[in-house]
Amino acid sequence: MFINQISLQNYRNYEHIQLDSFSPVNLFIGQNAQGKTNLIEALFVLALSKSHRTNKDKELISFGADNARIACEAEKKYGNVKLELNFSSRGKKAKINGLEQRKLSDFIGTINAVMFAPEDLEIVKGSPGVRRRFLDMEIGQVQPSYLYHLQQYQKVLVQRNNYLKQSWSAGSKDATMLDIWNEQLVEHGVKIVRKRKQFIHKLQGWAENIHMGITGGKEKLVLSYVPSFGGVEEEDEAVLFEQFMIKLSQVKEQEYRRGATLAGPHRDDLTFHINGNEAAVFGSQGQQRTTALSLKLAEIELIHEEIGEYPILLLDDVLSELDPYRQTQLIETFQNKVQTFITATGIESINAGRLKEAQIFHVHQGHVEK
Ligand SMILES: Nc1ncnc2c1ncn2[C@@H]1O[C@H](COP(=O)(O)OP(=O)(O)OP(=O)(O)O)[C@@H](O)[C@H]1O
Repeated sequence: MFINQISLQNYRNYEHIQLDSFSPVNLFIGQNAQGKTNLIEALFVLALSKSHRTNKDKELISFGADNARIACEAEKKYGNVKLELNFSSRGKKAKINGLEQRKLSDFIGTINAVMFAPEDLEIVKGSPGVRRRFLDMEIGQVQPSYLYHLQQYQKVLVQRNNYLKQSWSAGSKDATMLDIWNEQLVEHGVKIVRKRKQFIHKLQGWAENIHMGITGGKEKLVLSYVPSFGGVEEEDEAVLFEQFMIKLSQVKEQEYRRGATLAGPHRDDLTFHINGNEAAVFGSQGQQRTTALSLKLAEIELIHEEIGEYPILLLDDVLSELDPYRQTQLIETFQNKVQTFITATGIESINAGRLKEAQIFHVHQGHVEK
């Protein structure tokens, strides 16, 4: 897919801009805090309806404005598409080719994007919540039905937790009520766990090869799902259903005592091992960074495999962080294949000479010049 045009209105530090005539490789150059990240963040938001930096949509609206609008025109394998997102205090509205979408999940994934930013190191060394967010966002953009189950699961989880808290403070236990919540929690939870296992399995295949290539055959990267119930390999929904139910019955008393749901995909994790050692614990900063890079490059291939088209690639201030060898690996992966948008503080900080057909944009205080 290829982005031809993007326009922003009252988005972050942009009052109104429209940019077009993009190239396969686009460089946004500017000093700190000028709006480079904001620009590529807008492309990410158009793909996933959410920012990679925040869960609070209102932060995307310019200070003092009531609403924000971002739009783009993209060329896809099967034709061109116009996307539009409007943010206001009443929520967000999404349009595809001018038609308002009733469900956001119908909008997400119309264009696909992979973002590689300095914060991605947290996927390797941060808390399990960061890894779950990574899984949810990435699976959601290739399989919108995943988002439906996730949303339903989260609703039930909130209600079930409220019920457990009330029971705890009232000192009462209503087993019938808990059974009703369990049924719904498990129904959606099983779908989430199954899709996560399948996604990790596919990502593993790509990431292992890519990581091996980047490290000159020295490092074997292994991704492992750490579910809160049942075995790692199990994918049969009926078996997972049974396993989740058993786990809930095992932790029931503890849940009443703690007033919270203690098993389910909201407590799952993902680990990374390099040559058998956990990267978060034993990996050097460089190894952790390479792991994050391998993951992102693997995602590009996985999206291509799933939807038959390459996503756009957004590189936020990461080229200068990589050594020349890794920079070259990265550039060779996207060059002539994936439309790429890169931010950097200076052209000299990146291996710009290797970038073919690059269009350079200068960003200064919310204004952009080609
Ligand atoms: N909702 C908002 N309304 C107005 N301005 C905003 C809003 N959110 C962020 N900003 C401003 O955007 C600027 C930061 O932009 P951005 O994160 O794109 O910087 P950058 O050019 O990528 O810088 P760096 O090189 O430091 O990463 C800051 O000046 C910040 O105050």
